[in-house]
Amino acid sequence: MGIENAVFEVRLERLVYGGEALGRLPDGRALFAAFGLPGELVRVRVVEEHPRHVRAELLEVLEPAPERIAARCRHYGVCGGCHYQHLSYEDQLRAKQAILKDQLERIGHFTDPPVQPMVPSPSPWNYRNTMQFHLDPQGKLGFQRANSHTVVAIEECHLPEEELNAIWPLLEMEPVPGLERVTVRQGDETLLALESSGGALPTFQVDMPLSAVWMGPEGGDPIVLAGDDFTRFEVLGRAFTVSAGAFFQVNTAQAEALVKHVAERAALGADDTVLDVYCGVGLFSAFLAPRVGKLIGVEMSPQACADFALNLDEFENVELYEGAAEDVLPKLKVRPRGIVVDPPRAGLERAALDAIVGMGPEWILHVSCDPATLARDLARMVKSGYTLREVTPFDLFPQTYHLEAVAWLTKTGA
Ligand SMILES: C[S@@+](CC[C@H](N)C(=O)[O-])C[C@H]1O[C@@H](n2cnc3c(N)ncnc32)[C@H](O)[C@@H]1O
Repeated sequence: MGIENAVFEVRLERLVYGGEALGRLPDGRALFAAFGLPGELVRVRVVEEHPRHVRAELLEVLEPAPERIAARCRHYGVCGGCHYQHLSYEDQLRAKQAILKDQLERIGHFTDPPVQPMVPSPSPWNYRNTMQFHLDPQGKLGFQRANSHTVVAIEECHLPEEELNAIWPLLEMEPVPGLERVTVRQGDETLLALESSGGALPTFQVDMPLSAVWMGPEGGDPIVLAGDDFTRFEVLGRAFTVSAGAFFQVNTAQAEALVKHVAERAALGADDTVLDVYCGVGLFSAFLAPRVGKLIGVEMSPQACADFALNLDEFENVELYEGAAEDVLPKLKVRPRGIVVDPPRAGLERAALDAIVGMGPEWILHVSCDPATLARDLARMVKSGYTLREVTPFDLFPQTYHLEAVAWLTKTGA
């Protein structure tokens, strides 16, 4: 007989990647529960049963850990957006650093990986330049519930920058068939992206100074409803045009820290070639291009490529390949001195990774937003003749389990 809905008292052991804490059922199976802390005795209800593990909902903390603090947000624990508000910021940083080390050891099989202290976000609250809302059945802006696809309407959120927090509560939406997500980006101007899974173009009225676009399910160019289809962000004194469909780092202050870190590790000279793979709108490229003979960007998103061309227009030494890294890289006949990669969560496709190490660069900087795929990629790079010099975690996403890390590898023996 299954144990779904059964209630257990469990002592939690440690935090794992994904925002949950790990404990054990009496039968030895692993139990994962969100919002718990190591050492705590908790009462939980099993919500999902699998042969080797279960997922459980936290009902009550019977013996709280000394580190437990009160959460700031009234939606905490219901909304799925934050995972660590019950830890002080210092404890969050320590926890995430330990999780990164653990992933490198378990998945990458590294012994004592060179994980550096986490670089903290200058602000642990109100740091996001972009918010992605879902709509509840009444059309109210909300977030997905923890462990669910249903939407909880929200009245407060402590993650957006203050300027963005002043805007989103003013947005009034009628329930629109097919309208799934609303993204609000606060650059030099506010950009609203209405993402739809189908249905007619919504009627749209605006009485505040903002741009708005509608993005249909087939991709393609967004339809402009008001203003422009882009906004601009400034990083280390440079302006970046970012279209509605293009990726941009959500924590601008930490984007600066990331760029500085990558630029410092990237040994380059005026005659060198450097690759920026998964280059987006050109965030790293813009700071590397002035230092090299040739910079080659590789990016799949047409919108990001168009922005890249605009953002790096002043440079004569820049080439951009629009396409999937795993298709483009194996055909590139270059000998770069170094390669920066910043893939999405899935990490590097095997063909992309093989092509990268096959070019034999002196160094590789792997910027990652997923410690599990990072660990896998790094292990493959080390097997292919690279030495892992350091892994530096950056907290781009305080209060959540997400973590960014930059790994620096050099060719073994070079
Ligand atoms: C994490 S973002 C990094 C962008 C940029 N480095 C930055 O910091 O702004 C990853 C980028 O990779 C692009 N991308 C995703 N899959 C790709 C693939 N298979 N080949 C090339 N680019 C890809 C996405 O469009 C996105 O711009």
